[in-house]
Amino acid sequence: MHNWLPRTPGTDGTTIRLTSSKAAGNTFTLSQQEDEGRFFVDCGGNPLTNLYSDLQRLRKKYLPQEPGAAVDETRLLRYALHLHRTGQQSGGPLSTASDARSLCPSHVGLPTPPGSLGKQWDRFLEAFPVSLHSAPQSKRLCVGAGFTAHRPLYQKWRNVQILERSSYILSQAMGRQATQPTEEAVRRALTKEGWANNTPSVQGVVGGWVAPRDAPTSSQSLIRSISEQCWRGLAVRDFGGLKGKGVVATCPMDKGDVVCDYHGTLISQAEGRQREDSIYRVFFKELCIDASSRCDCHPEVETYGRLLNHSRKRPNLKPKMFNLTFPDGPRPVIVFLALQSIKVGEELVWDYGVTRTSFGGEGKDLAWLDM
Ligand SMILES: C[S@@+](CC[C@H](N)C(=O)[O-])C[C@H]1O[C@@H](n2cnc3c(N)ncnc32)[C@H](O)[C@@H]1O
Repeated sequence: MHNWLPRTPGTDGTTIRLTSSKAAGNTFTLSQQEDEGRFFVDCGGNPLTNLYSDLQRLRKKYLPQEPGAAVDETRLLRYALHLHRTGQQSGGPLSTASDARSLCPSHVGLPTPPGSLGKQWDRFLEAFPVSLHSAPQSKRLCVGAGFTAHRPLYQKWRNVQILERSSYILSQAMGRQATQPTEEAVRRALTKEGWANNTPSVQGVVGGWVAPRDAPTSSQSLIRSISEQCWRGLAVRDFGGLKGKGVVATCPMDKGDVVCDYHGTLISQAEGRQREDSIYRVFFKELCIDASSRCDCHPEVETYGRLLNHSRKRPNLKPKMFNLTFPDGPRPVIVFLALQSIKVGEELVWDYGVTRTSFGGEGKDLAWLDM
C-alpha cells in the first residue's frame, strides 16, 4: 500500500516523506512558509492557500490510485490529524479525530475510486448511508442495487464508518476539558457500544486525539478555516428519525467562538426561492447560500454548517454575516458563533428564524420548529 507520512513539525520545518512505489525516497520539506498556511506553490511560484487542492495535487502526482486498498486505521487517523495540525499553524484550529473525518476520504489516502467509480460512491452513500450503527451491506444487496464495483465501495464505506466511530468514541472518552482519553476510557466506551465488527482499535482512538486549539480570531484565520473546511471540536451525530444528522461539540467552546461557516453555493435570493426542494437554504440580504449538494470546492467533505439543526427556544449558536476577501475575491459568508459556553457532547443548534406559523402556516405540522 502506498503512503506518504508527514512528520510532526520541528523547529526547522516539516518533512513529508513519500513512500509510494513511484515516489519512494522523495521528501518535501516545508519551511516556515507553512506557518502562513502555504504548503505548496503553483507552477508560477505563487503560494497556494487551499490545503484541499494542494493535497489533491500532491496525491494525484505521486500516489497511484488503489481503489480497493485497505487502510491502516491508526495511521490514517494520525496522518489526517497531522495534516490538520500542520495545515493550521496560524489559525484554523482542530481538536479531534472527528475533524480528521472531515478530511476524508481523499485527503487521508482513503481509496478514492476514479472516474465512474467516484460517481458510484456518491450514489452508494445515498443508498447505504454510513452511520455509527449501520451494518455493511452484503455483496448481493449491493449488486442488486446496481453497484457492480462492490469491493472498493464496500471497503471505502467501512473506512468512513471506522472514522465516524473513532470520532464518536473519542468524544465519549475524552475528559471534560477535551483532555486526552485514557486507553481504559476508550475501552469502556467501545464496550458500551458493543460493535461486533469494523471496530476502531483502542490505540487508534487514543492516538487520534489532538489538543484543542483556539477558535479563529482574525479574518485571515477565518478565511483559512473556511477555505480548508477545518473546524475544531465538531462531530456529526446521527440522531435518527426525522431529525436525522446533527452536529455535536467534541471540545468545550466559549461564548463568541467561531464554530463553523454555512458552506454552500452563493446564489441570489430570487434563485434561492426557486429551489423549493432544498431544505439547506439560508437567506440573508439579497442573497442565499444553498448547501443542498456538496460544494465544488470540497466535494468529498461533509461540511458541518448544513447539518446544524434548529432550536427556537434553546439555540447555542447564532449566524453572523462577514464580508471576507478570499484569494479569488471578496464575498459574504455566514459564520456561526457560540452564544454561550458549550460543553463537550452538546448538540449545536441555531434558530432558523421560522415558526410553525411562518409563511402562512406552511409548517403547522412541524412541531420541532417551535421547540
Ligand atoms: C439544514 S437540515 C439540518 C440537518 C438535517 N438534520 C440532516 O440530517 O440533513 C434541516 C432539516 O433538519 C431537520 N431538523 C432540523 N432541526 C430539527 C429539530 N430540532 N428536530 C427535528 N428535526 C430537525 C428538519 O428535517 C429540517 O428540514
